[in-house]
Amino acid sequence: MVEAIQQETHKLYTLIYVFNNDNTKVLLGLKKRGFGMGRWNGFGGKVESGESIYDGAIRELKEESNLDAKNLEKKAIMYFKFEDNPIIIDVHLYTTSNISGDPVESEEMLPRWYDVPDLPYGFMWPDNKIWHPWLFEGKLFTATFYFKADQTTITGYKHSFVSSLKELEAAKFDS
Ligand SMILES: COc1nc(N)nc2c1ncn2[C@H]1C[C@H](O)[C@@H](COP(=O)(O)OP(=O)(O)OP(=O)(O)O)O1
Repeated sequence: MVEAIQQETHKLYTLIYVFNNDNTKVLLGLKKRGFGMGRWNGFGGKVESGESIYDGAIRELKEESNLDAKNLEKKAIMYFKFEDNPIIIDVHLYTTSNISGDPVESEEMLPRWYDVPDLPYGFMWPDNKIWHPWLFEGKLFTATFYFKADQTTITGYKHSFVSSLKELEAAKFDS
């Protein structure tokens, strides 16, 4: 019952960070329309009904960049809450270096490789700057970010590091 109520207020999303083989570069996409337009981010979107989160991540990467990916590694579950919206955005974050093909611009995203020390933080969601160091240090984590309605101001956040995927999955439905 509690889970049913929580499910109604959570919307599932994926996010993939594609790295080159020595992890010195990351592929970002400039969002061309809709939610997050004008911001650089990893690739991802809503998980469709009947689809696993993992498969949704692979599908979104293909749709947005034309890349085929394998061996995604789950790194985090992040929750985003906006003060004017009861729906919590759950983002399941994956990484991979196992891709085939070359990134191609889509209707939704303009892809570009960035050197990891040189990311365009002025044109990203403000949370990225907070959790990137955790990701780049190889940590597994959960985090909740609280946003004002302006979609730019973070009023607070909490996070915890976990030591296994099992612990990460157990963190589902944080609120
Ligand atoms: C609010 O803070 C966020 N920060 C970060 N770093 N990333 C976020 C945030 N909120 C959502 N995201 C990610 C999750 C997804 O990867 C995208 C949003 O996906 P989108 O709305 O484009 O979903 P689609 O299914 O692709 O949308 P269409 O229906 O337009 O195809 O951003």
